[in-house]
Amino acid sequence: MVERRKPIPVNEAVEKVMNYRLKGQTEKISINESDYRRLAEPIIAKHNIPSFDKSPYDGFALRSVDTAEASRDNPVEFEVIEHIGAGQVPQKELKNGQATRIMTGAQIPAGADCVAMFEICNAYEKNNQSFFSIKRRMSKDQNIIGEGTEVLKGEVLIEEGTLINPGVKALLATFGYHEIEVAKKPVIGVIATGTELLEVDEELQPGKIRNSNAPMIASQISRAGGICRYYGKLADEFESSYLAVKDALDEVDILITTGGVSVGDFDLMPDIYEKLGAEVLFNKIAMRPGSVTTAAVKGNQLLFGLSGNPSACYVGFELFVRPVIQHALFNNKPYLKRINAILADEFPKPNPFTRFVRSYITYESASVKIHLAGIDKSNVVSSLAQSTCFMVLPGGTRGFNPGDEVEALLLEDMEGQKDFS
Ligand SMILES: Nc1nc2c(c(=O)[nH]1)N[C@H]1C(S)=C(S)[C@@H](COP(=O)(O)OP(=O)(O)OC[C@H]3O[C@@H](n4cnc5c(N)ncnc54)[C@H](O)[C@@H]3O)O[C@H]1N2
Ligand code: MOO
Ligand SMILES: [Mg+2]
Repeated sequence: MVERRKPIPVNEAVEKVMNYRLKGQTEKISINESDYRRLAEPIIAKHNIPSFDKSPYDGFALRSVDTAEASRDNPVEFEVIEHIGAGQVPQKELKNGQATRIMTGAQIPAGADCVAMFEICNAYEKNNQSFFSIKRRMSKDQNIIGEGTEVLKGEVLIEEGTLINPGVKALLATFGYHEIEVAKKPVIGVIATGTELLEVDEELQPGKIRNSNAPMIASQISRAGGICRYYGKLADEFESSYLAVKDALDEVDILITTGGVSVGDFDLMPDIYEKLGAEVLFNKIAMRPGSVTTAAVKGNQLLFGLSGNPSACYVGFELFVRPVIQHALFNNKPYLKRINAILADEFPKPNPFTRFVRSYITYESASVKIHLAGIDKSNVVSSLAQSTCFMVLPGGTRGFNPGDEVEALLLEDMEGQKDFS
């Protein structure tokens, strides 16, 4: 009699793996290699921004009080006593009727409390000395970027776990973080099992298929922020498979196998877990596809037995492996983003179990539409290429119709517009 497995709800399965999640490690890297890495330390302002009062314009720094009598009919004259560009430090303090010719980004001289743009000043020379006149009153602090008005020293600007994007990198550079502590990428081993498997560069043979899961998982690992170490494909033969899994465990943080987790005569993973002495956390989940997804723990290592069926394998990775990797990368929001969307297609199948339908999103005026990516079967590979999200249909629901509101879990969103307008 074949083993009867008891399915557990998806959220329970997620909770079980997250209880054994990997503790994140850190490493120091150069800012130049930090794109798409996650911070393992917060960014704290090491000084004020700006760190000195500066001019936002090319113009003249002056004392606003000296413009008190200025009007259209009464231009007020200033003597220009210094000329500074950005990076130069003013040496002279302004006295009554004096001004400094100043460029954008340069430090405001002592005595000045405002900057008049060139456009409102009439500059001229008299006896080889520069002057200008102004017909408007200026106010204190007008056109001055005050020290610390953007950021104050000691402020926590970015939390640890944040993905380093171009803006974060600019902040790191601003504060002189040329080396930064980032989350170390966990190493995830991948083994494909199945006597039927050929590698990508092999000719198709009768009864065989190419191993598409391993390259797919490698790519999912890298999208999730981990490092993939591929150990090749194994024929469904117990002893050699057991040894390959055992050896791989010496070198990785997490081990993923695909295939061989169900109840077939050549599904060897359950016996391999037993011989390894690994504790199986679950081997049946109330979901489609990926119901056979298995997780086990040996010491502090997680082993994921993903389904051999490509769509089931893909879904199993995103729901259970991805959050473990994201947690190890210090992301305090490690789960897929969940949004609501309007179903654009018909989905007539009933859903005895929670279903994760491979789908994609479009944005039409202010509404989010969700479309089926292709054939909704566990064994298909062809719909995965179009998938940018999973439509989540709760267990116990009937079919769904266009216009119904459904939930979606986003996998990626990198598609732009065809036209700029
Ligand atoms: N009697 C039962 N049979 C099955 C059950 C069940 O509950 N009772 N569950 C079905 C479900 S659901 C799934 S999903 C599959 C899971 O099978 P396994 O995870 O054990 O995987 P395999 O049997 O090794 O292979 C399944 C399928 O996938 C193809 N495959 C395997 N590896 C790869 C790869 N690397 N790249 C591409 N395709 C791969 C393999 O050739 C098979 O066609 O079990 C059902 N059966
Ligand atoms: O695990 Mo299977 O993928 O439910 O279809
Ligand atoms: Mg099988």
